[in-house]
Amino acid sequence: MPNRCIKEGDNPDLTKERKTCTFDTDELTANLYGSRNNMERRREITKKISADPDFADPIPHDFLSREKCIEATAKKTKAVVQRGSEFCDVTNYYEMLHLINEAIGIGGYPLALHYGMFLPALEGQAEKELTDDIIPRAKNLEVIGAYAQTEMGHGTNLRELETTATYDKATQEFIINTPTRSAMKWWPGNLGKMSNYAVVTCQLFIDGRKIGPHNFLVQLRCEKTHEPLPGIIVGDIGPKMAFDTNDNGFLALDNIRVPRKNMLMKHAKVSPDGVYTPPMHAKLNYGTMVYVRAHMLYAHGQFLATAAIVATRYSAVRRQGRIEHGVPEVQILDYQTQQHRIFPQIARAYAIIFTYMDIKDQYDAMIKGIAEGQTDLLPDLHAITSGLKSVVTHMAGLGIEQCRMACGGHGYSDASGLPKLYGVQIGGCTYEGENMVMLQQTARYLMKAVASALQGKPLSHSVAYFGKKSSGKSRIGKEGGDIAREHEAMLEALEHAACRLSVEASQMWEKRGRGGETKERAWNGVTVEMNRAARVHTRVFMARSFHRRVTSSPPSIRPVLTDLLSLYLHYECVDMAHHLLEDGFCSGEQIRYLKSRLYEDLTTLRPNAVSLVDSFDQSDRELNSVLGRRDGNVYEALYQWARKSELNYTDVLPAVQKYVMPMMEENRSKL
Ligand SMILES: CCCCCCCCCC/C=C\CCCCCCC/C=C/C(=O)SCCNC(=O)CCNC(=O)[C@H](O)C(C)(C)COP(=O)(O)OP(=O)(O)OC[C@H]1O[C@@H](n2cnc3c(N)ncnc32)[C@H](O)[C@@H]1OP(=O)(O)O
Ligand SMILES: Cc1cc2nc3c(=O)[nH]c(=O)nc-3n(C[C@H](O)[C@H](O)[C@H](O)COP(=O)(O)OP(=O)(O)OC[C@H]3O[C@@H](n4cnc5c(N)ncnc54)[C@H](O)[C@@H]3O)c2cc1C
Repeated sequence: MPNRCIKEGDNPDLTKERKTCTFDTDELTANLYGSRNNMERRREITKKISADPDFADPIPHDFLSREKCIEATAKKTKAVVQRGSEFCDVTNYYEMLHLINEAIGIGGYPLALHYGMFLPALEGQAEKELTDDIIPRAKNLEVIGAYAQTEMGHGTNLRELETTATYDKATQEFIINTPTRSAMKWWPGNLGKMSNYAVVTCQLFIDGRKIGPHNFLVQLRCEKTHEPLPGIIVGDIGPKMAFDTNDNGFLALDNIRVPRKNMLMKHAKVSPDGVYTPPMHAKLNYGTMVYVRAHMLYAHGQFLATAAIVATRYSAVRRQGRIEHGVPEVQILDYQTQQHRIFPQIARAYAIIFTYMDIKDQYDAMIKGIAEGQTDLLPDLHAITSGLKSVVTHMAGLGIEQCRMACGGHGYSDASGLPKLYGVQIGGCTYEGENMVMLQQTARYLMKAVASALQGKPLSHSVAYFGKKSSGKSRIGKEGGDIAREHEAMLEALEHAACRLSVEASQMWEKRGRGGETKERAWNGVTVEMNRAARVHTRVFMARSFHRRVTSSPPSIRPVLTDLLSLYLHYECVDMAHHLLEDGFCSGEQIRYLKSRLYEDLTTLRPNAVSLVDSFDQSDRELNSVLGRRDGNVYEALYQWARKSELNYTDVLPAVQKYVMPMMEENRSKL
């Protein structure tokens, strides 16, 4: 069967791997990206960008200062904006995402938050009077915006944000103010240096009454000079773990007046005479966060895929040690521990991307509903995206780290691309709601589902399985080798565990309440258990999504995807074995059976491992990794990469001349 990546001159070990492929890699790629046409379009974009001098990097960013990196990124961003249509359909979200990955990379660029949050916030929350004016100009990039919500003192607890927007009936304006140091906006991406506008989240005050957080459009800089406007202090918050090319910023506003229409009033409204009308759902103002949490899944699935590609290809190229005496050194991919480290990451990357496809469909349905005045899909989607955001970012972070360590010493070098990738990706555990906090949102929803299930009330999509009757004992290992029934048995076991953990967490909560604690204090006493239930529930959702996509995939790729699903489910069940054992639903013997099946899966997948990662179809530009390059010619490339280090511009460094040589000379003369 063809692996379409084989080319002459490639590392022979990689070619050998590609020749053992049992499926058509292009078919899997097309399935992953929606169609053959989408796959071809991605490749055309890659080809054009790779050949274009505007996007060439003579010196890798690894060797540049932050300012130089920002300059290079701004230059490329301008080229993307001015010449985007030469490369892709600029109205197509996925083509644009791919273009940006190819042309600019993942570390941030001047328009990241403009497109990622500023425009979505305006489109989702602003009223016609405001959108008619600002959206055409924002789309035309006459202005650039950020989403300024988090403050130095508060990010998670939006209810206590300190920035105020006080309505002045006399002038029909809002007065926006930063009352304390901790009220300064702190962290918003592209706020520091690039944006001249921002959607700013403020506590709305009318007639001295605090109404709660609402969003306002505020101009920050002069459109001609880009200087901050009077009363506005804005800047960059300094170096951070990653996102070097994003100017995450600070902002203080000193009694800035904006017209009434600058409040984003599609859902909540303030009339000219100061009458407040609440939105049809209390949290519609938080809609931009739901949007980003849903779409983050795709990016984080791709981040994990990148790491899996690098680790798998490198492990096929790297030979070290022997499994048996008297035979040549083996490819490190032949070690069972290496397979156990990497293959689950491949499976999880597929699982995350497939889950995203389901969520995207649900998100679109919810938006359609809201446009028709219905918000009934929002609570379920908010609950599951909160869980997915947390589980996926954590899972991807752990997975990238495993892949990095699987590359040994070279994984620690920036040449691998993995330290930077980890730095960028792991930010997702924090932004868009810290993971522990967002899991509690899911848990809250589970508690309601437990109550509904006990009362026999209808259950919504993500928790529908709470209504199933449990068989009491797992069928794992008792299905006589019928793979479809085996999969169903594992899914049933995971659902059983998620349901049980939710019920137990609910009982613990209730018990503390009966012991005299307030509901809220009692909640804090059981949040570890609550979050555990939320995590397992979310992992069930992912397993179901993956299963659905595999069972409905085209027959040509179903066998390899079924193998991958087997590995995924066995790995998930072994990883959560304690939950399956705790109430005796599974026996120790069944867990031992799952482990032995998992080890068989590693062997089954071994011949297809490289082809499965090739099917992610990430180009060398996107991978940005000497270790993961498609041709596998790693060692020469590693040396050429290191030669570019600025420490190698001269053979004797000024620092050595100035301090180290005189020191050695002094020591010699002392003898
Ligand atoms: C050059 C060309 C470019 C081309 C274009 C390319 C396109 C690129 C697009 C890319 C797309 C995406 C990627 C974007 C990249 C973005 C990078 C991200 C940068 C980071 C940004 C940020 O971090 S912004 C700040 C985020 N902040 C947070 O997330 C704060 C977290 N806190 C909260 O959300 C809330 O405070 C919290 C939910 C924790 C609690 O809120 P609270 O008001 O206290 O409410 P509760 O009492 O807990 O709950 C009350 C009820 O409300 C329900 N609820 C809460 N939130 C929501 C919600 N969002 N939606 C619906 N319902 C909600 C809750 O469940 C309770 O319900 P109940 O029924 O009463 O139980
Ligand atoms: C790379 C990056 C980009 C960002 N971009 C933006 C942006 O564009 N716009 C923007 O507005 N913001 C942005 N942010 C800010 C980000 O949204 C917040 O940092 C995030 O929401 C977490 O809030 P916090 O910093 O207040 O953390 P905190 O809430 O202070 O969290 C600290 C600790 O307290 C715990 N904790 C807090 N509350 C609870 C609770 N109720 N229960 C249990 N534990 C709790 C947390 O779990 C965590 O362990 C960005 C942040 C980063 C890192």
